[in-house]
Amino acid sequence: MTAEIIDGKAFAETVKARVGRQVEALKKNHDFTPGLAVVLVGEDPASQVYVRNKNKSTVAAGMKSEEIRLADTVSEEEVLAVVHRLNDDPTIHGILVQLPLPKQVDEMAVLDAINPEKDVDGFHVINTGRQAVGLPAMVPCTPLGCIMMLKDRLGDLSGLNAVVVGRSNIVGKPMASLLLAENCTVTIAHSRTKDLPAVVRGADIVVAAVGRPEMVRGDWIKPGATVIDVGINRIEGENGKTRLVGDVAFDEAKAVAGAITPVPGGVGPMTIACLLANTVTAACRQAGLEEPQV
Ligand SMILES: NC(=O)C1=CN([C@@H]2O[C@H](COP(=O)(O)OP(=O)(O)OC[C@H]3O[C@@H](n4cnc5c(N)ncnc54)[C@H](OP(=O)(O)O)[C@@H]3O)[C@@H](O)[C@H]2O)C=CC1
Ligand SMILES: Nc1nc(=O)c2c([nH]1)NC[C@@H]1CN(c3ccc(C(=O)N[C@@H](CCC(=O)O)C(=O)O)cc3)C=[N+]21
Repeated sequence: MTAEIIDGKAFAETVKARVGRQVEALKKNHDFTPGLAVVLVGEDPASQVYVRNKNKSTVAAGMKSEEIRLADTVSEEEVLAVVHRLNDDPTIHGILVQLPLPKQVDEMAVLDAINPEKDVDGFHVINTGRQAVGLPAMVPCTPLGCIMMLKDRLGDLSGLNAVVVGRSNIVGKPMASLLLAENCTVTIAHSRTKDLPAVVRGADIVVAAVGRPEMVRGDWIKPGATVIDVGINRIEGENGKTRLVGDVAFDEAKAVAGAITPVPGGVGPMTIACLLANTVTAACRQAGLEEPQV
């Protein structure tokens, strides 16, 4: 058996096209343009690539895009001042502060300062709490993109056994919470989990968000399972060039799984598409407008 490859890149294009049509309708019918601001601290080359991609996609969808770059020596006060300015800017409806932040800046303090209505990352405790109890919330983009791919492939997720490997605040925990909201039976595994291969073998849905290249092996996968690989790891290839791999040993897992997301071209592009979708949602809520159904 060889798994279906879930084409996150193509799926993301359809989501981005829909967002583009929504933005067009908002401009035409309400003379209203959603705006997204991205704050990037430091010179981390990988982060710069994400920020560039986000900026390009935001502009392509017809939205306003603002990019704020700060040196990695910046003080917490300076970052907070930028966040406050963006909170007060009526042309900005979404604020994303790229993580991680340098060590002199308290991440929690910065996330807490973002107006929850503009928190398109869904990392503010207000949004985490609202999502957890089933109230309307801004939902973190990466887990949201994973759920969209899972529902597209599997339909109703009710009763399926889902194992999330990783428990970070930005991926693992919100992923588990969204799967629970879809009525999955959810297990969260992490670095203290005993016999991880056996835990993963019980899963109809495996979400790997560990940050360890190719850690999840093919013989951990239940035949026919759906595998979502969130990992983005740069490793040294044979010819000295770096290449991108996920947290799952793709070729091994592909031989066993029913469906699997590739890296690149899987979860990453969906994250950006969901960020744009969240920005339109946030903008409409702030302006008291219905989201255009196009
Ligand atoms: N495609 C995308 O859009 C995105 C991709 N990513 C990628 O996803 C991956 C995870 O990111 P993030 O959640 O931020 O990472 P973190 O480093 O914050 O969290 C990693 C999690 O994996 C667990 N873990 C580490 N080692 C093991 C192990 N040997 N066995 C079991 N569990 C382990 C940790 O456990 P413990 O808590 O016990 O330490 C932790 O919960 C990274 O590769 C990142 O680059 C992240 C965001 C978006
Ligand atoms: N506040 C905040 N929110 C985030 O959502 C956030 C963050 N900080 N910090 C870093 C991680 C990582 N992340 C990615 C987004 C898109 C791709 C992506 O588009 N990847 C493409 C191309 C990757 C490439 O070729 O470099 C792919 O997988 O095909 C990857 C990783 C968002 N994150």
